[in-house]
Amino acid sequence: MSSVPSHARVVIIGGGVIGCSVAYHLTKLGWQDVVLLERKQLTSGTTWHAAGLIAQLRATANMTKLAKYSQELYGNLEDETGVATGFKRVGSITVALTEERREEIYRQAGMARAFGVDVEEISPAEVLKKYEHLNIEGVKGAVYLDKDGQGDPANIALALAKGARQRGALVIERTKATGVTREGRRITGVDWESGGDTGHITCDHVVNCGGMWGHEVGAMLNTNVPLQACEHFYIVTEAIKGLQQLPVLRVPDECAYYKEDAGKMLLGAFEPVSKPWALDGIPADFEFDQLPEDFDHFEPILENAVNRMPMLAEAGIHTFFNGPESFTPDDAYHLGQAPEMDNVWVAAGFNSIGIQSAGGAGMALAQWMEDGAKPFDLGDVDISRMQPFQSNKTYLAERSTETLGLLYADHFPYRQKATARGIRRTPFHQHLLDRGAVMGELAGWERANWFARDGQEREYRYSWKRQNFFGNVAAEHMAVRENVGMYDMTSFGKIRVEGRDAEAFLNYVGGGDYSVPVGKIVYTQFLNHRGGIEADVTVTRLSETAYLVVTPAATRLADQTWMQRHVGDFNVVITDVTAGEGVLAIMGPNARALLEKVSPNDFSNATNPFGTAQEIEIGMALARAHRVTYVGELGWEIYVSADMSAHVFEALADAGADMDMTLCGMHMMDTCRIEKGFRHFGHDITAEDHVLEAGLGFAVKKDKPSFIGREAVLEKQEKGLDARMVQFRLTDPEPLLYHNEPIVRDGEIVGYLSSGAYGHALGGAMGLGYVPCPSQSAAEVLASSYEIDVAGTRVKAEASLKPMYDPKSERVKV
Ligand SMILES: NCCCC(=O)O
Repeated sequence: MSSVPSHARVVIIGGGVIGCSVAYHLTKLGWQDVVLLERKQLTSGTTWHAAGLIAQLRATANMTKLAKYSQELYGNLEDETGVATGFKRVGSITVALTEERREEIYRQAGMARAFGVDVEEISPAEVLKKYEHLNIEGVKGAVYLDKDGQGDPANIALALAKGARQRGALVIERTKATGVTREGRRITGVDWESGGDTGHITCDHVVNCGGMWGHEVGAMLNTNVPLQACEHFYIVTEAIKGLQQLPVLRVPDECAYYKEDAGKMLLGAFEPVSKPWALDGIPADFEFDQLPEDFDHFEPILENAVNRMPMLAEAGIHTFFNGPESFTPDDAYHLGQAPEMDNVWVAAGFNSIGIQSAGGAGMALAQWMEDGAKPFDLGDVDISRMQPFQSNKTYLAERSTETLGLLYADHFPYRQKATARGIRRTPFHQHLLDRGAVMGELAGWERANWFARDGQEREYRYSWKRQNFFGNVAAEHMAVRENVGMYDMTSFGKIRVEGRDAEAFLNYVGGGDYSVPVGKIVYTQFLNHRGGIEADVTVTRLSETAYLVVTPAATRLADQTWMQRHVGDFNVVITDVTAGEGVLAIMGPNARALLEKVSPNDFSNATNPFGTAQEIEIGMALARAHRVTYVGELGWEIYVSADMSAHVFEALADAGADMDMTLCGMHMMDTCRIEKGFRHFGHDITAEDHVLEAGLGFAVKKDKPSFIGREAVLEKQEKGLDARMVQFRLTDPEPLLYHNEPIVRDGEIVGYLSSGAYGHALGGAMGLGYVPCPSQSAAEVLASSYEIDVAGTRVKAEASLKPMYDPKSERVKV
């Protein structure tokens, strides 16, 4: 008879390293009645065949912070649990074979250093000292992390499971979750089957740690968890005479990693085009299984490896391994509260970095479940970034051919995915392509990022230096600053909130004052109980009982879910109407003149002041003109129903031709907004950033009697700010900023840039970032001398708390 109890506070589905880590961390927080169900044996899906590398240098800030935690946790796990984890701090070296890669790893090193990771830039000669077997031909530079390590993946998972058990968790193997019971947005229990027995366990929470089954487990839980298994290859040599302990070595330019283990060498691959596996679902009986070898697929990696590590030529191959791992559409893992349900959580899709991520990810998820709120910014990995269409199997099969290779690809700024494109197109798509648009993708939307000139190649040439579109964006930027530009903002999320209580509901969920006349637009944030920013939106009152909430494209689902979860007894209906309207932004000092050419309406300050919307005629159509700006100029966003969108585009383009109107893209929007110091959600403002420290206190109506986050706002106001968002401009016009570059104040690293871009009107790279300032006045913050660390070189920077471009917003309100 199975030992499954009849009730649990939480049922964790899946006994790989992440399921064990979630159980470990929940019990560490004191959770009782934690039950983990594993269909076969612990680790028998992917964990058992992982390479077991524990690296801290990751592509994003969040993932680096969580990987650092894993490294620290695994260092102590054996002492805590008595299970030998095989964890050794052997260090790691990543070498660059191109100047571009060198810049990438030096920039990553800077970011990691800003989070307290020990990392050293080392020369080829120093690489050779640490790794004598390496052929350093072509090595341009390297980074060394002395605390990185390697471990036995299965034993790390088993140690976590033991730690969880010691604190009372039940870890039950050979027991499969087969179905669920559900009431509205909650799972009430899980059906299970074990060796012919069946039963049901009621629960308060469910966590999907299903690994490569995560997609199917997600569907069972009424949630969207897009991931696809792909084949991952490595070889292990026979024992090599004299081979001693070595750091882990990564040669991403040759798609390879190397791990010495017990005198043998493991060589693994992240090839550019990978092989998706089990497109029709993972076989039910899969357990510690391997896939057939494919030497032809692995051969190019091996060829390079033999040149790079000549001793491999002599070594016999002991094992040719091929095992499946799960990959997500954007190469970041899935973590957090599933948007479709209120008590379903996800930790899955670890893109081959499961062991090194699991410690941190398990800690973060457990804390999130405990608090009911993200413990810190987890935007890169938050499951709510995924769009419903991304579970389409054809999409996943195509995209996953690319994602495995992305782990070691150059992570160039603005890099676009090459596969599974063209899925969400705006009504202006063909018009934009016809006029030279070069598209990028966000949340499935094809968006014009920049416009090529006649005869210019319409593709990205990536670099860490000025890219091929730098001049195009500069021209678009100056057109918006000096004349007028038009760009497509259809990808905005558009959410209607309507009903008898719409006004009261928004006044509770948002920090602004929504008791405004019809036609008023309120720029606002939704705050969490810590005063952190969960959403950054505009709210337009459409009628007495209806509002339009406009959100960034990538966070529509997260923002809608945030509202939905707070509806309570309010009488409102919340509906996604994103696809119903096209949006064209008309921005620049001549924006009014352009609109007056195509519309009989009055766009004067008296009739349509900044922050208001009006219904207009335009061409032969009807539309709504919202007077707002994200580029810091006079301008309107024209919302027009999808059926009339193409017509309105043509009317504006024809009228604009006489005025030299310029079509612009998303890169221009970014370069303009950073000059103006406008915050970008997900970078500059996140759930972790207090609204007052973000400098957005003006958008919070503190005298409202009750809204989410009010107490945290009042408390911060009384106690004072611990950090301030500062705008920087490099005084040397040459270096470029992207984000994550360390901020150096009076010689000390004090933070990092949350975003960066080039200020074409101000003539230098610009960035935004938080600077600690406990008990410092604004003047004291600015009295320091600032530098930004750009790939290891410190560059002098001007600092400002007010926007450097048009500080009084005179250009916006003309
Ligand atoms: N599973 C292999 C991990 C590769 C890496 O850490 O670079």
